[in-house]
Amino acid sequence: MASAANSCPYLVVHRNNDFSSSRFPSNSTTSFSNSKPKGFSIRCQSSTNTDETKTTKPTNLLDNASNLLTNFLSGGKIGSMPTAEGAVSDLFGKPLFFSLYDWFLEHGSVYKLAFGPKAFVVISDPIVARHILRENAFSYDKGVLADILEPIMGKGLIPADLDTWKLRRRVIAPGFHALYLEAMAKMFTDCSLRMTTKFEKLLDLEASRGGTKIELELESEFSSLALDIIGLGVFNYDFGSVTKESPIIKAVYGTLFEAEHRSTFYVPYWKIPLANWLVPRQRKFQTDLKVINDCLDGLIRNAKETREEADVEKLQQRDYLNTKDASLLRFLVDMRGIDADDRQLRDDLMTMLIAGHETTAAVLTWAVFLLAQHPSKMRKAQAEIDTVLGQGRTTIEAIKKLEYLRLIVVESLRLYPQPPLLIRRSLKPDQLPGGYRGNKDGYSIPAGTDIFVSVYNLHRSPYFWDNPDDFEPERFQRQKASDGIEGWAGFDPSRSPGALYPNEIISDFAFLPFGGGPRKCVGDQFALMESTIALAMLLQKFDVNLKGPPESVELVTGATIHTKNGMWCQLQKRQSNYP
Ligand code: HEM
Repeated sequence: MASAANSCPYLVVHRNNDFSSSRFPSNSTTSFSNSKPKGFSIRCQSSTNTDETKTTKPTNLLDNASNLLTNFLSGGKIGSMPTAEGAVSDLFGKPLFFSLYDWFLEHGSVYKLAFGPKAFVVISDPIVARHILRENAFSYDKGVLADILEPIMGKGLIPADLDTWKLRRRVIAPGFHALYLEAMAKMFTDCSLRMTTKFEKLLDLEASRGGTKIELELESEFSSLALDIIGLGVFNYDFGSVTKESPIIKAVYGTLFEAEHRSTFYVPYWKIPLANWLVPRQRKFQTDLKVINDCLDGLIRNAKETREEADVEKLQQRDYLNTKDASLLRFLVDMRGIDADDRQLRDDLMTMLIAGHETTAAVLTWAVFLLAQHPSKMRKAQAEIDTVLGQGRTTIEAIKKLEYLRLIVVESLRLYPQPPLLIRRSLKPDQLPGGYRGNKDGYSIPAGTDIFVSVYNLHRSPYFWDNPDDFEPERFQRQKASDGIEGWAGFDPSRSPGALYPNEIISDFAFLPFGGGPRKCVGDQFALMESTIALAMLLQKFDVNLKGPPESVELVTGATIHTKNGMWCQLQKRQSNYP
């Protein structure tokens, strides 16, 4: 490794461009030999080997047709940017972001990806990401993402038009204030306890049969936990899904499943006239949506009937720990001077239900997946939990002391960002910066350019991270300078004083787990605390192993990165306490 590595161990700039061997080292926990793409076809237009075709699998008829369309329709629209041509077959059978990573190493951190008649610009550089997400944020909207989510989330924050977004963001963001988060920490603990009590009962049953271990599909368990938490935190509704099934829970999963399907399907079948009546999955989706909407409408009606109007400042000082309803809905309805109609409130709630559920479940899944492969790090986390909590409950004060566990959460988010891609569309022509190693004059893009900011690539960039594929929570403890990368400020915790978790400000957009700029996640602190508490409560009581080899946990992606067939684990009661 070049000298930069020695002077910058936190975020290292490699001068050496050959990362092919270090990307998936044999002992890397993130090497998925069975789910990694085995072969694809790339035609590189920008390299000196123009038109060299690296083919490890014969391109099929569809791919050829797609390439032809690309050349005719979109090849030259985005100027002189390096171009990767995706084969249509790249869209099937493997997560797209794996291919985006390979093309990033090949073409650089700003490249154009052409799929048939469609072209996307793929960004894997913090300087360019910062330009799009923060410095020039209002020149972009959510593009295809809004098209997909609008039928589900309406005018909720994620797909909303700019005017609605400005109005609602101003109202919703103050809802995540300090006393709310404190009350939420208590609720996270109660819900996590419900989950761990369930596991203890299963283990007791097993013990009565002479066994010491149970096998559980933990991803589903985390999904239930996250659903219960988001229901209570956002609209004070207890799904109780850790312990039971219900029509509303089924409807929520049906809707999430459809949202996911739409985000990976490349034809907007839901826009086809009469599809709601003619296509069975559309009919089911409409039925699920109605079940959820009826439930949310009931909760909104009830909140409005019991409204106690107050100014924002007063609302932020309520005794949330001792009120029956500390939810965000209560806050939104009670806010003086804001009379959101029921439809808008429902869209807000639905957006947060979807945005805050699967994302958090995924963080917990991948954190356990990584820890199970690093027993010494699991023991280190358990030792910290024993010291800070003993057999006690998690609180905000405890979270402040659980430093290693917090770093495990963010390191899991670095390796498995949720979502792995941020989607934007330019509303007007723009001049993108070249980024590190890019064209020094930058790249001009026309209005209507579709953009993927690949958080996955950024988080695993060999230019900004040392051993980018390795699970090293400790990396965040080492603060370092930018080491001469022009336009990038390096990693400096003093830029975000008091932050409990590393963020995009500290890393100057090299670490973007919650996005950045005005559209940054409103629920970031909620989610981070939730994940830290759930993990603490789990590891306080149990040792966890994967049931099979890590390679058996196949990975797929929609809005989030999750497993193909669940994450089967073995759980047993903790064998030892660590002083
Ligand atoms: C670990 C869990 C979570 C992760 C990784 C996550 C990640 C993100 C990211 C990356 C964005 C930015 C999207 C973009 O720029 O296109 C976002 C936006 C958003 N998130 Fe989260 N999120 C999480 C949990 C939550 C929770 C718990 C809530 C609500 C309680 C929430 C509500 C939202 C909303 C409303 C937006 C849209 C913000 C806006 O456009 O103004 N998220 N989230």
